[in-house]
Amino acid sequence: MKTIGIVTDGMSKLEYFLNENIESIFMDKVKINNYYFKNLKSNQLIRDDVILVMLDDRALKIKKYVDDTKKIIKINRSIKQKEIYKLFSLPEGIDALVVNDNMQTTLETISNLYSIGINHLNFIPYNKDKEYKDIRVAITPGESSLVPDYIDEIIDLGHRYIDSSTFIQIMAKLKIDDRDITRRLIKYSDEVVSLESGINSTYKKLSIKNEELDSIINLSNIGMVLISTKGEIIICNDSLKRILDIEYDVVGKNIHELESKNIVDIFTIDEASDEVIKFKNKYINVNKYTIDSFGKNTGIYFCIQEITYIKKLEQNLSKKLRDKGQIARYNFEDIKTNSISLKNTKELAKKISKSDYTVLITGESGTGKELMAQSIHNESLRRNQPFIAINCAAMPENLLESELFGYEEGAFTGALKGGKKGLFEQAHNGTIFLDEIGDMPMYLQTKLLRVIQENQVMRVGGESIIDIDVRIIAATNRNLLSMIECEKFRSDLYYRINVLPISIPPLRERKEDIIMMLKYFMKRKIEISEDVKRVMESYDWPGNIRELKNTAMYIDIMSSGDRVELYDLPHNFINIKKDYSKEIKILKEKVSIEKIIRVMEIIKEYNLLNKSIGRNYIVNELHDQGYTISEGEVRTILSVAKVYNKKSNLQED
Ligand SMILES: Nc1ncnc2c1ncn2[C@@H]1O[C@H](COP(=O)(O)OP(=O)(O)OP(=O)(O)O)[C@@H](O)[C@H]1O
Repeated sequence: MKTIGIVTDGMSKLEYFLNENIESIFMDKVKINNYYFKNLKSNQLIRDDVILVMLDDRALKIKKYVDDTKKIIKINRSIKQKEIYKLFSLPEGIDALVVNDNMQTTLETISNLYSIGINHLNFIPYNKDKEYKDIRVAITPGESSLVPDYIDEIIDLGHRYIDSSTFIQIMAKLKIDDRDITRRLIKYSDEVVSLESGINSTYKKLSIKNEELDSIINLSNIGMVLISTKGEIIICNDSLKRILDIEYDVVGKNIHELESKNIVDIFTIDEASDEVIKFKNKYINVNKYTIDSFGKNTGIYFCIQEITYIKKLEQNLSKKLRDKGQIARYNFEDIKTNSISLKNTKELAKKISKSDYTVLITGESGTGKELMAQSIHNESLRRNQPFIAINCAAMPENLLESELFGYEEGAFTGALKGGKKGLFEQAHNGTIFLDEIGDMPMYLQTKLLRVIQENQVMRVGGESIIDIDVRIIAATNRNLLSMIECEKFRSDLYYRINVLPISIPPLRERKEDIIMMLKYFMKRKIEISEDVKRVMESYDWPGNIRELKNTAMYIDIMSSGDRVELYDLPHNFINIKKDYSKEIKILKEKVSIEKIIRVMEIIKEYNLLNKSIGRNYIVNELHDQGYTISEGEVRTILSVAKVYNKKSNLQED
């Protein structure tokens, strides 16, 4: 244990007072030894860690009795705050006799009073050989018995307490860094007027900051330990102790003194950058950093996390992002295909992923455009950043604008307090997927073009410009070129987004995928009859993979045998016995939609009346309505319509 030696002239009340004063701060953390000048032997050496004396001349006198003069500290004393107030009751400018046991301590007391700011009185040092008849008041620090009788009023300030600056010096010399001692000293410095208020307040501020830092470090779930170059543990937080199952105090210990060899192994590891280490029955992630101060290595810092904790964080984060639709779940491996053309598209997309250019994915609805966009994001360098998807067709125009670009507080009625970040801001450093871009209104297209050109957004109702770094992937099932012709899509935006085009073929153009994917999506792995295969391959698949996925789900529920038969299929497949794709194509190309609708309306009317009609009748009926239609056109329409309406009363004449 560290020791403090107190050297006084002889046994006195003062000696007890100092002992108590020191013990009130250090408690049982130090041992106090008392010495008296008059008893010191000529060859005696005081070896305490700190040696305290009361006066400057005693500091000189003690030199020859100590093994190291650097240990000597002269005690500075000050007055308790509450005693000082007594002095303020004295009128300004009056003479006050200051009485202490000798001239040196008397002058010291006067100097103390001045340095703590008592300067409204005229202090007269007491000399016992003189008489002070005109003086009415005496001030004394606990020596009232020495005040001459003729003085009317005595203000006894009580014994002077050790100044907190002296305690700071003692702590520094003893190399004591103890939270409890610091706390007691801070409280003490509030009671005893400080002579060195500058040092004290800095010390106080630093100590409070230390406390705050300590609390913050201990609140962290990450295990932290700071070790000096000599291997001494300087800081160790509660999480580190919990993670490494340490149940004793390690601060101040050398790492080689630690009880567990496993822990010593971790702290003596050469290098660790996200190193996963098995510790007892758990896995921990270890990172080691060297601390440099002014270019000099001053220690090492370990940051240790439990893998289960990291996993939990990851799960929480991805759940949050998923809830908000901000995560890309799919990769290129999720894009199943046997088709050469889609395989080539996949390869192209993989190459494109690595760049930061804008991508335009075209393809019919349900062909996998979003799947492709997510895969590109997950293959890119932005994979750990947000992936924000928005369907431009699914939102009213003004909402789409504020969703994309955000808004400032008060931008419109109902705007949130503090405004709102737009999706471009949310996607910062990541990717934004603008689905159905063909449905974006023209004025937003203009705004989007500016964002792409300048990499900056301005919130609705805002004036400041926000820099963003976002990769754009756009998708559409529309023919943007013909939209440009009809002035429904800006050509400059088209060329900006069509930097890297990807086109996904519809399912009917990759028949080799149909049965493979049907099996892939079906949960019940059962045989598929040849009839079903034929029907599926001749079907048009307007909803592409999404429709195929739904069909697989339907079959899963409906089929009960060990083979999928025609009657297990949804009703839209059942009537197809023949490949009508040729007719549908002709129908689309040759007959105007208006004529088809007219023909269908006539058929519907006659169906309701339960009457049969022939081609000729339809030609004439339409003629009466002002349309010119040939019998051939009517035949095309009827042959297709029959497929979808088995029960119709159409005559095939
Ligand atoms: N090649 C594929 N392999 C596996 N699943 C696919 C494939 N293509 C699409 N899918 C699945 O089909 C569904 C529709 O895909 P997706 O939403 O990506 O299509 P889309 O073209 O973006 O549709 P829309 O135009 O309607 O927005 C999704 O469930 C997707 O996972």
